[in-house]
Amino acid sequence: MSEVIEEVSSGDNAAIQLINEAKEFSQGLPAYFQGCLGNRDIDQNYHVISVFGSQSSGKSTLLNLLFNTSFDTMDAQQKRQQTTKGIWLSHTREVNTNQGAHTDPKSDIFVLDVEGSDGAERGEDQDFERKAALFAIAVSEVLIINMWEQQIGLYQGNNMGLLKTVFEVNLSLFGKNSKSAAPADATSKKHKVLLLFVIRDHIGVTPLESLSDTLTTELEKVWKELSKPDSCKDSSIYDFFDLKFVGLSHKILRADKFVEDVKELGDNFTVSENNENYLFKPEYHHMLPLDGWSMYSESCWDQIENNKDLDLPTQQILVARFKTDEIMNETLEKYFQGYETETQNVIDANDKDKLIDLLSTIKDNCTDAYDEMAGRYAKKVYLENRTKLLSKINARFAETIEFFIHATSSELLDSLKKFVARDNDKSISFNDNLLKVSAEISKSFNNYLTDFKEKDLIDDASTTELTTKFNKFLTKKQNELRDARVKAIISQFKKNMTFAIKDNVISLLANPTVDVWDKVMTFFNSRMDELLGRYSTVNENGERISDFEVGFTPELNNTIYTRLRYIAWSVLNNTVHDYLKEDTVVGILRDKFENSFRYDENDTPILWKDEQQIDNSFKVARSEALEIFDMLCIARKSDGSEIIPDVNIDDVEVEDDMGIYHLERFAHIINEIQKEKISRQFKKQLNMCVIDAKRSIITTTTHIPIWIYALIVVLGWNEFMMVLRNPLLVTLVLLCAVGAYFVNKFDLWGPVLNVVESAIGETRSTIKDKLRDFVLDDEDKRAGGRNRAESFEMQDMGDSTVEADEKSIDMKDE
Ligand SMILES: Nc1nc2c(ncn2[C@@H]2O[C@H](COP(=O)(O)OP(=O)(O)OP(=O)(O)O)[C@@H](O)[C@H]2O)c(=O)[nH]1
Repeated sequence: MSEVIEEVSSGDNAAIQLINEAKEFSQGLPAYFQGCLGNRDIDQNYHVISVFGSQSSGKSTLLNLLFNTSFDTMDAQQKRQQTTKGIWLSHTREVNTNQGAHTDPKSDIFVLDVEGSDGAERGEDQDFERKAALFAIAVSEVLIINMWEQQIGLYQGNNMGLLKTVFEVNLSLFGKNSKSAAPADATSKKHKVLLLFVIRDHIGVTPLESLSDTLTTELEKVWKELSKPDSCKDSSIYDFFDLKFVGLSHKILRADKFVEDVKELGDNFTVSENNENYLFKPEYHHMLPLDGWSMYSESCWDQIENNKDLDLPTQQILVARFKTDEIMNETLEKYFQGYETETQNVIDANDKDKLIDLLSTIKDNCTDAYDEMAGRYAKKVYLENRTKLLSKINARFAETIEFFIHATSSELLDSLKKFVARDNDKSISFNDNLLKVSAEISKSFNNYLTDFKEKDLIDDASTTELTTKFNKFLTKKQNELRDARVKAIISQFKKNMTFAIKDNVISLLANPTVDVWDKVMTFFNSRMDELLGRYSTVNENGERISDFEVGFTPELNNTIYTRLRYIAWSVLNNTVHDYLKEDTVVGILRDKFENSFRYDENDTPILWKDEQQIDNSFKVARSEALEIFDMLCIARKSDGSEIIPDVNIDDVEVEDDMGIYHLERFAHIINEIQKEKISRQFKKQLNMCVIDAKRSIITTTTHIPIWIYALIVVLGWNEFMMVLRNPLLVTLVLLCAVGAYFVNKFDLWGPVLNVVESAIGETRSTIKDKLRDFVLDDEDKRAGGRNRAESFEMQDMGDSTVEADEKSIDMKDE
C-alpha cells in the first residue's frame, strides 16, 4: 500500500512558495510558469484549486496523491509540526484516477497548498488565516476544506471557525454589492466557488450523506448567523457556493481503500463523457488567461495584505486593461518595426496599390495578433483597447497617407493652374471655369482618398482632416489665380491707358488751344471706352450682352470695372499734374508767346521795322499766351464747367515750395502761388524777347564807319610812339623775354597758356555781365518813359487772370 502512495507522490513537479511566512508574494511566478509550461500558450485552459484545513490534517498528503505534486509532508514518526508555511503553488497535468494517472492535454492544474489553520506556531494570530482564506477564494475555482470525520458534529471551534472565516471573507468580496459578484465577462454565468469538503479518516460507520447533512446544517446555521451587508441580507449560501462532500478512508488503517477513494475523487477532476460529477465547472473559472493570472493573484494579495477593499471584478478589469495594453503595445512594436523605411520606399516609387497592400497587411497582422492574445480578457476591455489600437494604427497610416498624397495634391493643384492658363472654353466665364476645374480636381482627390478608405486604412476623422487641408489649399490656389487674372487685366489696361495718355494728352497740353480740355477729355473718354469695350461680351450674333465682363462674379466684375476707371483717371490725373509743372507751363507760355510774337500768319519770322510794330505784336502775343495760361490753371471745358472725374479719386494733399499743404484736385492744376511765380518768370522771358527785338533795330541803326578808325590812328600817332619809347615798357619787354626763354627751356608753354586762357575767359565774362547790366538799366529807363502804363501792367500781370485780362483789354485800347 505504501508503495502505491510512494509511487503516486514521487512526481517531479516542484512547488514554489507563492506567499512566504512574511506574507510576501513571490516574484518568481512568471519564471515558474515559464519553467512548467515552456512556450505553450494555455490561455484559459487551466484550473486553480486550493486546500484549506487544520494544521497536519493531511492536506499536502492528499494533494500529492491526487495531483502528483510534491508538497512537503510531515513525517509523523519524527515530530508533529507545521510543514507548510505560507502558501505554496504547484503545477500539474496529472490527476490520479481509477484509470491510472490521467493527463489532460487541454488542461493544466495549479494547486495551492495553504498553511494550516490553528497552528501552534501562529498562536492566536488569525490574521494570516483570514488573509489566506480570502486569497484562496479570490483566485481558486475549487476550495478543498480538509477535516477529520470526528470533528464533524462536535461543533469544534476549528472547523466552524474556519468556515466562518471563509464565509466572512467571501462576503467581504462579494457582499458589498452582490451584483458585482458577476465576473467581468458578462456573457458568463454568475461566478461561484466550489467548497469541496474532504472528510478524512471516514470510517464509514456514519454514512457520508448523514455527515453531509450535519455539515450542511451547520454551514447554513453559520451563514445565517453571519452579519451580512444589506445588499445580500437575504442571500443564501448557495448564491455564492456550491457544496460537495467526499469521504476518504483512514490512510493508515485502510490504506488501499484510502488510495481508491483518492482515485475516485481524481475521477471527478478529469473530463470524461457523461461525468456529471465533474468538479471544474465553467462558472468557477475566473476566465483570465494564465498570463494575466500571475498579475491578478499578486494584485489580489497586495490588496488583501494592505487591508484594502478587494473587488474582484475590478481587479480582473484592471488586469485585463493592463494586459491588453501590453499586448497592444507589443503588437504595434512588432508590426511597425521598419515601418518608416518600408513605406518610404513605396512612397518614393509612388506606387499607390503597393502602399495600400503594405498598409493592409500591417493592419491585418496587428489586429489578428491583438485579437488572438487580448481576446481572452474581459470583452469590454479587449474591445476598448482594440478601438485604441485601430486608432493608433490609423494615426500612423494617416501620416503616411498624407505624406504620400502630398505629391498628388501638388500635382492636382498644379493642374488647376494649367487648366485655367489654357482657358479654352470661352462659353463659360473665367470664374465658372475655375470652379468647374476645381470641382474635378476635388473629385480626383476624393477618389484617391476613397481607395485608402475602402480598405479601411484611413478613418473618417483623418479623411475629413486631409480633405479640409486640401480644400484649403485649393481655395488658396483659386484666389491666387483670381488675383493673378485681376492683376493681369489691371496691368494690361494700365499699360495701354498710360501709353495712350502719355503720348496724346501731353502732345495736346504742349501746344494748347483754348479748347484743349475738350480735346483731352474727348480723347480720354474714347480711349477708355475702347479699352473697356474689349471686355464686353457678345453673343453668337455679335450683339453685346454685357458691357464689362472679365469672368468673375457680378460683384467682382463691378469692382474691377470701377478699379479700371479709377486707374484711367489716375493715369490722366498724374500725367496732367506731372506735366504741368511751373517750368513746363512757363515754357508753354513762352512758346505760345514767341510763336505769335516772332512769326506772322504764314509762320515766317517777322523783321522789325520800328518799335511801334514790336509793341503791337507784343500785346497780341501776350494776350494769347495769358488766355492759354488761364486754361492751364484750371481744367475747364469750353462751356466753363470744371472737369470732375466720375470715379472717386481721393484728394491728395501736396506740399508746395513754401511748406503749405493744399488739396490737389484733378481740375485744380496750378494754385495761386504757383501762378504768381509763373507770371514773374514769364514776364522776364517776355522782356528778353522784346529787348532782343528792339536791340535788333538799334544794331542796324548804330553802325560805326571805317574812316572813323583811320582818323583815330592818324590823330593818335604821337601818343602811340610815346608809349612805345617809355623805359618802363622796355623793362617790361625784357622781363617778358627772359620769362619766355625759361618757359620755353622748361617746356612750360602748356600750363602758361592754360592760365592765360582761364584769366582771359574770366575777364571776358565779368566784362560781359557788367555791360549787360548797364545796357538793361539804360533800356528800362528809356522804355519806362514811353510805356510806363504798359510796364505797370506787366508787374501786376501775376496777380490774377481776371486782372491780366482787364489789363490786356486796356493795352488793346491804348
Ligand atoms: N490518520 C491519517 N493520517 C494521515 C492522513 N493523511 C496524512 N496523514 C498523516 O498526517 C501527517 C500530516 O500530514 P501532512 O500531509 O503533512 O499534513 P498537512 O495538513 O499537510 O500539514 P501542514 O501542512 O503542516 O498543515 C503525516 O504524518 C501523514 O502521514 C490520513 O488520511 N489519515
